[in-house]
Amino acid sequence: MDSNHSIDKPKNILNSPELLQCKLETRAYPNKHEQLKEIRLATVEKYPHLYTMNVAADEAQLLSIMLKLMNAKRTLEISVFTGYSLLSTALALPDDGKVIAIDVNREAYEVGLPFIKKAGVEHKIDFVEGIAVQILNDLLNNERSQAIFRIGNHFILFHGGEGTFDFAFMDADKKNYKNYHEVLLKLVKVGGAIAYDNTLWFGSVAYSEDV
Ligand SMILES: C[S@@+](CC[C@H](N)C(=O)[O-])C[C@H]1O[C@@H](n2cnc3c(N)ncnc32)[C@H](O)[C@@H]1O
Repeated sequence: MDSNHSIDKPKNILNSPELLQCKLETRAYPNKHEQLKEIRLATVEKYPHLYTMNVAADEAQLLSIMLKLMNAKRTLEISVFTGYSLLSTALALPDDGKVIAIDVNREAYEVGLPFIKKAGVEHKIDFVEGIAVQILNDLLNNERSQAIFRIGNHFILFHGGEGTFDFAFMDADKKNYKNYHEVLLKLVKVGGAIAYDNTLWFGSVAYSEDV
């Protein structure tokens, strides 16, 4: 990009507690599932410096609408944290739908899990702890297109392979997006969709390189 046309990084005025409360009341709370509200509040309480990692309420709503319009049944959730987007996804799937949810760290998922259980959708979720790119490649490449993962104290056999997922939502390490994309293009069926969080990173893709 021509640096003459780049923009300066704006000052971050968006993190005051009053503004957070206002955002929750006007964007996150109305018309949202009770447990989505609860999971967000629990995240703010447990992770006061990291809670903004949860996707925005309207973003989760958009994902949910997409899943319902597509009649998605098998999806991938790449990175979970406390599980706001995961819960929104699980709520949007049919009762026999499945989301394979991958995160390198289970600790934050445990914070959100009680609300997922209360929402009655835990049975739609298979949480896999590990490095996402490895797990996705296992899902793609394992012999007979199957991969075995340890979940808690038991092992689960997944059907994987090319075109076996309707949808994938990516919100993990951004530097690896290009690598994820190569494998997701194969795992997600033709006519499915892959959604990437933070693609424009608050407009920072337009900042000058020195910023
Ligand atoms: C932005 S948060 C996800 C937020 C989630 N979508 C939500 O709405 O609550 C990013 C997560 O990515 C996970 N993560 C980062 N690198 C990863 C990797 N290589 N493999 C798996 N998970 C990873 C982190 O542990 C963190 O929980």
